[in-house]
Amino acid sequence: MALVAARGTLLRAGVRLGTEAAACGRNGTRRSASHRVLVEPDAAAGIATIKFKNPPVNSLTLEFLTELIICLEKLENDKTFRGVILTSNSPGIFSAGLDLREMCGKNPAHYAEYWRAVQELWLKLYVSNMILVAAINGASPAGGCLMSLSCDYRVLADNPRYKVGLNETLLGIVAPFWFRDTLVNTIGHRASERALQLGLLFPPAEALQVGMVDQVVPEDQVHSTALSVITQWLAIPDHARQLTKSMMRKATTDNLIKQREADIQNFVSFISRDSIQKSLQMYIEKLKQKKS
Ligand SMILES: CCCCC/C=C\CCC/C=C/CC(=O)SCCNC(=O)CCNC(=O)[C@H](O)C(C)(C)COP(=O)(O)OP(=O)(O)OC[C@H]1O[C@@H](n2cnc3c(N)ncnc32)[C@H](O)[C@@H]1OP(=O)(O)O
Repeated sequence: MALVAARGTLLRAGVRLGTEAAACGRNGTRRSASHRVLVEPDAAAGIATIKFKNPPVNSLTLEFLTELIICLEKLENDKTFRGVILTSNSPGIFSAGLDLREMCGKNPAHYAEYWRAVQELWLKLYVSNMILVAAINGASPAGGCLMSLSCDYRVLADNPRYKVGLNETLLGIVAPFWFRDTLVNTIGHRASERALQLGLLFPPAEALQVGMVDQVVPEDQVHSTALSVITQWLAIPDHARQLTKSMMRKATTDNLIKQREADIQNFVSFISRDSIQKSLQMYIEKLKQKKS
């Protein structure tokens, strides 16, 4: 059902499904028919690397979300691949999170479609049967951080500019309960309470200390470290690891699934408020002014 909706979005966006499918091919060569998601398959190793390519900052536009969802679904259904590395094709920015323009000045139907896609990406990532490792090679606020928190392991490049965290409150918005749950499951209740209220963005050493990431390594070793982690995890029998992952995470996703429509309605009414629209517009303006 969600995939059908996602495909509808892609078709409206003019993306041909035949070529999209080729983007996740497994013959070892890079296929780039998908515009915003590059997949580098290594069928022999059973690993694929997904590279985000949605310039300028890999923000999660509806089209990018949809391509990612379809790509993950194809990899999930292809038993060749047991592990996936998520990284950015543009070192410096992993992902700027949700696309602010998707949440500003649009109509309720658009907000609802957008939020369903955000939910879908999280659901696909959080309980994927595959081993997911985030190779965080750039800044990763809010929704970008959520993507990495939804992986099984996080490797962050050691660069003070590469901050990670759920900074929603700084924008005058509120991280929904399933963002919170994902953070609490990773760093615990007290640290989450502080991080969420203050909208903290952690530089690498602090991110490691609080448990937002599992390893901090020199920038040129992020991908190789992610590969060696995934290789270690691949040594565990899939069925045992998958059942264990499900045991740890399914209650969290079930909680969203059972109130998915209400969560969409909440988002639509929250984001449509004049005060929230004003906050977002001011934030976008601030980002622009930072440049000049
Ligand atoms: C009680 C009921 C609760 C229910 C509520 C439900 C839901 C509400 C919560 C919704 C959740 C939202 C989660 C999110 O992800 S919100 C997005 C948060 N993201 C950010 O704060 C990141 C903002 N961006 C940055 O900090 C920086 O851009 C950067 C990523 C660190 C990169 O810096 P730099 O390399 O210097 O690039 P620029 O800043 O110059 O940006 C270039 C370009 O990109 C535009 N841009 C940046 N981020 C975004 C974005 N997230 N969306 C869209 N566009 C973005 C930026 O404006 C520049 O554009 P121009 O070139 O046109 O000026």
